[in-house]
Amino acid sequence: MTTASAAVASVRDVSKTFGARKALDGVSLDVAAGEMVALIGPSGSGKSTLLRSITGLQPIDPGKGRIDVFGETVQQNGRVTGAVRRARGKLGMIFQQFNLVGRLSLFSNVMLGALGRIPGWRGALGLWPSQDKARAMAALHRVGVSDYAAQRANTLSGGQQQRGAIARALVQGAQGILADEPVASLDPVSARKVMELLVELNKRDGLGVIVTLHQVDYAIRYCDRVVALKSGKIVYDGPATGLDTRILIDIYGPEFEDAFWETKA
Ligand SMILES: Nc1ncnc2c1ncn2[C@@H]1O[C@H](COP(=O)(O)OP(=O)(O)OP(=O)(O)O)[C@@H](O)[C@H]1O
Repeated sequence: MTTASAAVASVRDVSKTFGARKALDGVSLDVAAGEMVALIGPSGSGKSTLLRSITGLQPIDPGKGRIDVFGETVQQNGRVTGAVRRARGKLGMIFQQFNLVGRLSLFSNVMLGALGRIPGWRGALGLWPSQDKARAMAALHRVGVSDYAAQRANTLSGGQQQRGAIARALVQGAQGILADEPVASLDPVSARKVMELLVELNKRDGLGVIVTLHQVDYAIRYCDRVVALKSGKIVYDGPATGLDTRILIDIYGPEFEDAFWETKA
């Protein structure tokens, strides 16, 4: 049963093996409603695999591992359950690229967020209810890209596309956001804007946010809690302020300063 205050995600003893490689190795993690959590770790540490497992895009290893999203069990014993669609309806997903349907306008992309509520034939014909259209324009306005509503998504800048994806999550009425390296291909100004929007959705709208980041300084600046993965295991889970040099060396090795995008504080 789902409750309004159900955790965004509850991950219990989850492993995921690709061939001989354990991408996730006994991971347990709880993200409460309204939390903003950065997922960090070196390349190949399992961050994307964990997010993909939470969304049910990829089955976890059979066994005792289990994942619940907003109170729905989405993965159990290596199987993605039928409840995953309901859970996904509450999750806005933002990826580094391939966020929007390139040949559709920004507006149509944002309207896709409302598809769960609109009968398929109406959506397919572009017969959107006027209140949904107004909601989409308000969301585009809120994230600062309403001027580009009619423009094809594949002609927008990366930052504009990411903001469009955030607007789509707003129209969807998402209760949580999973963002996989949402700023990795953006310039610092656009990246800051996207992170500020995620913080605003978290603080003002109460959405739970799990965001994978390559840049440790961004994790520290924008997220209260940081979870670090290394070789598929959680090696740090605590306040961003607790990430001292010793822990950073443990996560990234002696070259840890390379994981800071701007300058180390
Ligand atoms: N579909 C797949 N098939 C085989 N191996 C995979 C697959 N997906 C991920 N892996 C492996 O699992 C490990 C974890 O990958 P993952 O993409 O989760 O890491 P990551 O922390 O997100 O890395 P990055 O920061 O570089 O995106 C890596 O060793 C990767 O090669």
